[in-house]
Amino acid sequence: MEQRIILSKNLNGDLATAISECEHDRLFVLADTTTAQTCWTRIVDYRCLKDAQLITIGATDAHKSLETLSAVWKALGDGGATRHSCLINLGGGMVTDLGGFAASTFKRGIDFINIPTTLLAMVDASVGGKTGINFNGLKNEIGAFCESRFVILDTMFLQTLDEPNIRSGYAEMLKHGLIHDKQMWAKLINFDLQRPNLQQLGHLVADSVEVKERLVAEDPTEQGIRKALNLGHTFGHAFESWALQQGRPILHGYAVAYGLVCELYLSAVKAKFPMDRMRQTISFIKEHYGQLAFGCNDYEMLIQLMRHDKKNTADVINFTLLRNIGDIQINQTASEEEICEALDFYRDGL
Ligand SMILES: NC(=O)c1ccc[n+]([C@@H]2O[C@H](COP(=O)([O-])OP(=O)(O)OC[C@H]3O[C@@H](n4cnc5c(N)ncnc54)[C@H](O)[C@@H]3O)[C@@H](O)[C@H]2O)c1
Ligand SMILES: O=C(O)C(=O)C[C@@H](O)[C@H](O)[C@H](O)COP(=O)(O)O
Ligand SMILES: [Zn+2]
Repeated sequence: MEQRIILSKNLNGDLATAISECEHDRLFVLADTTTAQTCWTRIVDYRCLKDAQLITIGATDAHKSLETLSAVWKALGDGGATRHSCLINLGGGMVTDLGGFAASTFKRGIDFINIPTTLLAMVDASVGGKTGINFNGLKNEIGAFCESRFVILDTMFLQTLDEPNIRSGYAEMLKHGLIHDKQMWAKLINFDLQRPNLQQLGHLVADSVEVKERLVAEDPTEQGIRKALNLGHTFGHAFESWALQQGRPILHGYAVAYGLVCELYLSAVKAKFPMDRMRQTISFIKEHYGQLAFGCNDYEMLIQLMRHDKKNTADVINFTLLRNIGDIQINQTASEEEICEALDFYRDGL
């Protein structure tokens, strides 16, 4: 069934409609310890939620794990969930990814609704049906494509989101701008991310969701053009997993921003992406995301992590590159030498 995305101005009404369209016997809400405090409290009094049972899990990506997944399955079972129950995921991408996977596997699949509460989840994670958990030190290693019945997006939740998480989500928006067109990219590069105006940000969110929605509709299971949404992620996921291994976790969007630097470099070298646009994008990233510290001794491990990228076939590392803004080149490869060159470029700066 097709996923419906609602840019809501009336969360209470839109949620009531969504819940009534997902016929159910019991209703559950999944939140993490932070969204249980900051987001659930805003909606707990809605009439449509009066019988909902709250399931709370730990916050941050450290909890996007098999242990948490198993705790959610158990809580659903203990709470009397049946094949006809419905789960509402209230949180960031960690909650929508894990909750979506829990719902898609519990009794072979129950309906779920996403209410994204971070910028990243609004523009990216809650849309398009990639669900899953981290496993064996690798990002989203276990998962399934399964779309929520509804995504109900209300930017009022951003009022309590901290600055690093605003920046983290913004990196995925920048990715959407790069794969879409010059106008969108220019708007994003010129936005004042230091002092974000939430109303202006709301308009950019709407544009961003549209980019994701269009690509997912064209290629729901990532056989081809959906790989565009993975720009920055071959390096990005390797950085994210590596940082976690080092005991210094970084936010997903920061890892994507660092990955964009390396993949724009490869785009410039291998696909003639214009140097001036590469420099402008990289200065924006350096200004707002700082620099990840690693040395050449870490290259081998980073390349090993890239060997697990889900876009790969056999031993070939797969990249999405750009010939220009909006001119997407999927299924590109790079030699180990070229990957090391991109890592050198990242460390040496512009
Ligand atoms: N499925 C996809 O297509 C997709 C796309 C992009 C990212 N992801 C995944 O999403 C995850 C990252 O998501 P995220 O950045 O939303 O992180 P997150 O879900 O971990 O949330 C970040 C932090 O913000 C807190 N938070 C959430 N909403 C809040 C609010 N309104 N006010 C205050 N605090 C709030 C959370 O409790 C958490 O501590 C990663 O696991 C990434 O792999 C998935
Ligand atoms: O929706 C997609 O497709 C994406 O690739 C969006 C990414 O931002 C997201 O991080 C996704 O979870 C990465 O997927 P993976 O298949 O590389 O794990
Ligand atoms: Zn991502």
